[in-house]
Amino acid sequence: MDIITAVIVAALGVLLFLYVKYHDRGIFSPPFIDGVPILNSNGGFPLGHLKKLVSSIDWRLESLLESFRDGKIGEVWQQSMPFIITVVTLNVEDVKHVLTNPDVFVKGEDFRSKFHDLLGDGIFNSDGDTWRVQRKTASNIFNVKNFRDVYSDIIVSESKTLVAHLRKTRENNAVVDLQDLLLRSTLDSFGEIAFGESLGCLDMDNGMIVGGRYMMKTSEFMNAFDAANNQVLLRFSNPFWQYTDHFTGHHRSMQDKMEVIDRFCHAIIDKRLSGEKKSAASKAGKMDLLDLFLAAAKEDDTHLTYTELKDICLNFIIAGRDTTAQTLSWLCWNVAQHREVERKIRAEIRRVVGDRDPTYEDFKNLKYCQAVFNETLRLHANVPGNRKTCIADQILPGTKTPIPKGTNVEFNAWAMGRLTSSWGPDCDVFRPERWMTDDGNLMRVDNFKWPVFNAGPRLCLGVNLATQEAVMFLAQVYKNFHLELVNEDDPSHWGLYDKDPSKRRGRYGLAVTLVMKGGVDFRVHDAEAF
Ligand code: HEM
Repeated sequence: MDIITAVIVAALGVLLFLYVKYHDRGIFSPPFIDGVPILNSNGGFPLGHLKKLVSSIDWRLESLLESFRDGKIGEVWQQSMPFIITVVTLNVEDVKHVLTNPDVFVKGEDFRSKFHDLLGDGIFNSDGDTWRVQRKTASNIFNVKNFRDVYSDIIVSESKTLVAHLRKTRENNAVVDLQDLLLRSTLDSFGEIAFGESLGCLDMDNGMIVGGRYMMKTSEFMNAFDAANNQVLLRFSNPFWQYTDHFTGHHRSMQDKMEVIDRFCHAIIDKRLSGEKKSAASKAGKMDLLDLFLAAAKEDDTHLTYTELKDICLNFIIAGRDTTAQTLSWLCWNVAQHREVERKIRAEIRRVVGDRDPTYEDFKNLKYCQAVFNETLRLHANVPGNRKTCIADQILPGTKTPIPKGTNVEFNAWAMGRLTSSWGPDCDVFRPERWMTDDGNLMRVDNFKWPVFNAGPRLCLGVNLATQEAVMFLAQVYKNFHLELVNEDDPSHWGLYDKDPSKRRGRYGLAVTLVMKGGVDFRVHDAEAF
């Protein structure tokens, strides 16, 4: 240990001691807001609410919901980590106020600094004019014409590759982690849509059988990207990460990962700038994401630096890959436990699509499939907790909660999807029919009551793309296969394992998005056999 490291460790030790002894002093915790319940406040224990938070971290969402249902907290409460108070609300009016005022409830410096290595100043990690300019440019690629003429073909072609892997799995009677296949599939199709380049993660010759399991060769980019993402997450539980990263080796390893990621993005951007590679969109006379950003810069007579282009690439990959792949994994997990839903999906596919490939026009008619997707997101919001920093004194209108400037405000879309007040007494049941109207159409629901795609000016730009991808995937997979869920009794899949399935909690991992813990294993059978 060198002298600098020793000084930092000693300083942190003193700080920890002071925090344990004087945790309630203003320097460690801003004063709690009067009249707002405190989550998991734990009497005299020095670390108070932190104790319970840490002990239930692996099933934190159920723990939160149970506290709400037991009446220990209302629809708004506050919790603290050292130096930070966060007010969490489940109230629809409060959520509307937060999301319709993105210049007051901002991503903020704390979020930005933690994500800066990975996302730079991209759309996901920016506020104000930097965000507005990128949003305006990017929103141009998500138009109906592009969906109809370009994306549908890419999505169908990618889902056919996925089906080919599932067929190989079935022929070998192997078990496959579907989440891994889906993460590769969404990365490849998104690469094609946004940058005119399939990233090759799902190439057929990457598949192999090892000990009865269908596995894919590792991808250097995917590994580096996932590891960098996980490292960013660790920063959220360590207020001193900027210092500790230097002697835990995290700083160096983040640089190594970013080098791999940079190399990968460099290759894509260089090819495009040199004119060597044309995107699928530009071949069809349209523009993809890179084309659009390059054209916008040309129009303004400005020049996009390599770093700006790289930030654009990574922000869109992070936005589009995990969210869609993980939601589809939850979808298949639910469908495997509801045979009647699987039958209805297959009946709709046979009626609308028959034996051919699905098209853009079919998408609108696959209404039950869309309902299954929505119901999955209702119970498994992929971004469960969404936090903003409030930069001016505010009052949340629904719960009349005063919010001093500098406070974090979060809404929990996972818990909001399970409120009896919004979804009725059967809110814990997976029932896609709740999304269908009596005349067979899809029910429209207020975005602020169901903020799984965010809402207001920062509504997810990929809602339609994700829904179309999901429905095409459903059509291709369930037309061909019945997926049998296996290995759910493996304790490593659960945050809290019990022999009695009804007592299990925390099927998700610790991440910003709702990843399925340890993946999700299926054995693949012919649809006819079901
Ligand atoms: C099931 C799939 C998806 C879900 C649940 C989802 C959810 C979300 C959520 C909750 C946000 C707000 C995040 C925040 O405030 O920090 C968001 C933003 C965004 N999403 Fe998605 N998303 C999905 C798929 C996609 C796809 C496929 C794309 C395509 C690129 C995409 C592009 C974006 C972009 C660009 C933003 C930033 C919008 C802005 O800040 O103006 N998303 N998404």
